Amino acid sequence: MLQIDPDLLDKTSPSPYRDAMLHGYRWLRFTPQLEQAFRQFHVDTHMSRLRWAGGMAITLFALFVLIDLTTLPSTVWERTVPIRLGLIIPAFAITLWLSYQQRWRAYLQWAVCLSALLTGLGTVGVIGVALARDYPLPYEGILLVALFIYFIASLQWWHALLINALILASFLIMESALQPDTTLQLYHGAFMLTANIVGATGSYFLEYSTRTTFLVNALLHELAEHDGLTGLYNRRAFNTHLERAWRQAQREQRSLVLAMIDVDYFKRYNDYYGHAGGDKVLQLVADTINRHARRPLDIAARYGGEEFVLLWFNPASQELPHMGEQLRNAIAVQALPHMGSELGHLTISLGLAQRAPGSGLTADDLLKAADEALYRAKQAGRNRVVVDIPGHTP
Ligand SMILES: Nc1nc2c(ncn2[C@@H]2O[C@H](COP(=O)(O)OP(=O)(O)OP(=O)(O)O)[C@@H](O)[C@H]2O)c(=O)[nH]1
Repeated sequence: MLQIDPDLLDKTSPSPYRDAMLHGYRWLRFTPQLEQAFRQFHVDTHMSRLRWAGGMAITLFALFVLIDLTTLPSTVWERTVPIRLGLIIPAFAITLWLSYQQRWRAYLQWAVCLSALLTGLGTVGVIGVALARDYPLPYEGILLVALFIYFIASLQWWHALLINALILASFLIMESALQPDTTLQLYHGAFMLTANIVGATGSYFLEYSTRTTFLVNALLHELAEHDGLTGLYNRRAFNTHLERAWRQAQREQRSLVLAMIDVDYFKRYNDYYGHAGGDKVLQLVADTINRHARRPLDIAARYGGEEFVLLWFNPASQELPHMGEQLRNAIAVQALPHMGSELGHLTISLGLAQRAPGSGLTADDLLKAADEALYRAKQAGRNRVVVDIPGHTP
């Protein structure tokens, strides 16, 4: 099992990924929502292995066709070649083709399952057909198929286990019907079972590691995007989101509103109440700001020390003039003592700008406009909102 740095769990905020890490997943199952995301991750990370598996299976079975044709009597190859050529090779060819079709991606795992099952049953059929004609083929082929399914076919563990159980059952039935030598029957059955135990154990641990990698990736991603103190998005994540939202607003001909927010006299707050007290206030301000990012495309972030940003995607025009004021008020009404401020309690200043993409404007222009509005709010005495909305007079 992979050892996870406990710091990673301490530093990340609650999320389904963190919960899964804490609760464990020894049955190789997450919650349905996470399981779906994991399936996608599994397909994506194993895509090249899956294509190699498909190519390898087609090449090997084509080779077996040649071996059948050159070494087996016609009464046998007349039956084995159609199984290999008409069933197994086409199944893998279709799976390989599907792996290049984006729109069929959701069905890829099922296609691999079906190919694996057909390969196993087909191989049992080949051995049975030859046995029925008194021409015993080496049974080791079916062992290889079992290991191929566990390790190379890129199937999830439960799927590989189920398919191999079906193949094992069909092999045992075929042997009991066609294998005259009971000692060999026992010997083959024992080896098949052993191969399955080895394969299932090995692939269990492999999938366990893949699941751990999936969770660690998500947690690291969260750490890289969030500010450690407040839990809000950090500046880099915000800039990425802003660019994306700007493009979306351009496509949909919508506007964006950006509020640049700064805690008033925060240096004095730190001096008076200590750095730890300052940290607590930043968390409180962050929570309040975050509550004002209500829609899916809205985002609140910590932009720098005591500076925050809040982006609203296309707010209704009648709400717009009051949005900044509501936020300013939400902090002011909490009346947190701030002895370093002339008002005696904690306040924030806001610069609020609205822009619609077009006529050469960029997301940077929106940021600059909000920043200038904030500067004016500070100059005008703090604890106020200055808006820069085209066509709006304060
Ligand atoms: N406690 C704490 N303080 C921080 C953090 N990041 C930045 N600061 C402090 O925030 C203060 C910002 O001070 P200034 O930029 O002078 O702003 P201000 O005192 O709020 O003045 P105005 O913005 O003009 O009202 C500095 O003293 C920084 O040390 C942090 O994470 N925690």
